[in-house]
Amino acid sequence: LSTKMTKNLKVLVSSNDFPESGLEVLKEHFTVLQSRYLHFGEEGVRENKEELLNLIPGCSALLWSSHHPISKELLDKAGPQLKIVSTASAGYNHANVPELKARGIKLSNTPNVLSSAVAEIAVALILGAARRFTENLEQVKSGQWDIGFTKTLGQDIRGSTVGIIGLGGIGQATVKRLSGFEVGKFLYTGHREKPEAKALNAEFTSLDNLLNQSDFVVLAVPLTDETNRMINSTTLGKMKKNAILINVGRGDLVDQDALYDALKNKQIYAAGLDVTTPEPLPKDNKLLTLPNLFVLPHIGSATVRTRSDMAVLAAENIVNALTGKPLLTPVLP
Ligand SMILES: O=C(O)C(=O)CO
Repeated sequence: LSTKMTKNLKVLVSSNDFPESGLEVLKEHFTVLQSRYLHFGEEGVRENKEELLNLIPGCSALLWSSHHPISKELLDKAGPQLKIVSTASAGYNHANVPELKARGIKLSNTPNVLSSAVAEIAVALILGAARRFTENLEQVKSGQWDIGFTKTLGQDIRGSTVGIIGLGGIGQATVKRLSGFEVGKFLYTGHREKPEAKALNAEFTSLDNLLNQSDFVVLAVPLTDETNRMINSTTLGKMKKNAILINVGRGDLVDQDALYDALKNKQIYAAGLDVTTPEPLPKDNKLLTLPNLFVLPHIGSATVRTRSDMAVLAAENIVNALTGKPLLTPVLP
């Protein structure tokens, strides 16, 4: 299809803060509408579902730039010309796959381009949890530094066993980044052995073995029915007393009540989370009372370059879908 023929196709971008690089790709081919569904202004984040519902009728593509669920109501409003939903994220648990599938709407995501940035945050969480940043930052804020020789001591990465649950793009990038830290052994688990593991010196094992042996357990799997709350009182009970749990996947991979108990009772040493349920985590959530929990507000992919790369890839998937080419990163091709 020539640009002339595609210009009358409408593409809806779900927020008003989408990177210019992605918008440019879309504007070259299509008429771009931007919802302020997630409206970022001086007053902070505002949701405006009405605006999204008002703008979607007649659109051929929807570019989704948040982790909010895509409702059946929105798809109903769109009309039968909606060909593709392109989510600017690697995870697509929010995208209502069964509904899209039933309606024959394509779905794409943005894997790979964010693996490095998310892996950097996995390393940051490992350091933050192992070296007790929550307590230590509190000391800086209060001016009451604990200067004892053996007081607020942390855990070493050097010589440790690091277990990666899900050796996909993010898991592999995490291992690569940690390889300068003199890790003793890398373990990983998942559905099957990964050919990439050999070069990374990572050993395939069962989930139980990984939990039994690892000093650091890193969650880097997508959220599915199978992985929902895979970290719970039973699996936490299999972890070492000095173990540190890291989550860069989705909050629902972890039963947070069970995690609270395990951290409170010092059944495990610490945890570092970039993802929680819900998000934002309310500031009075009991998890935030724990000194041995280090939390970040879902910033895994939040760098200038990575968000731009995600925006361009999400836009290019739409261009392909609406010009009869295969999706670059299909979930539903
Ligand atoms: O891409 C994702 O799925 C993330 O959570 C990071 O933004």
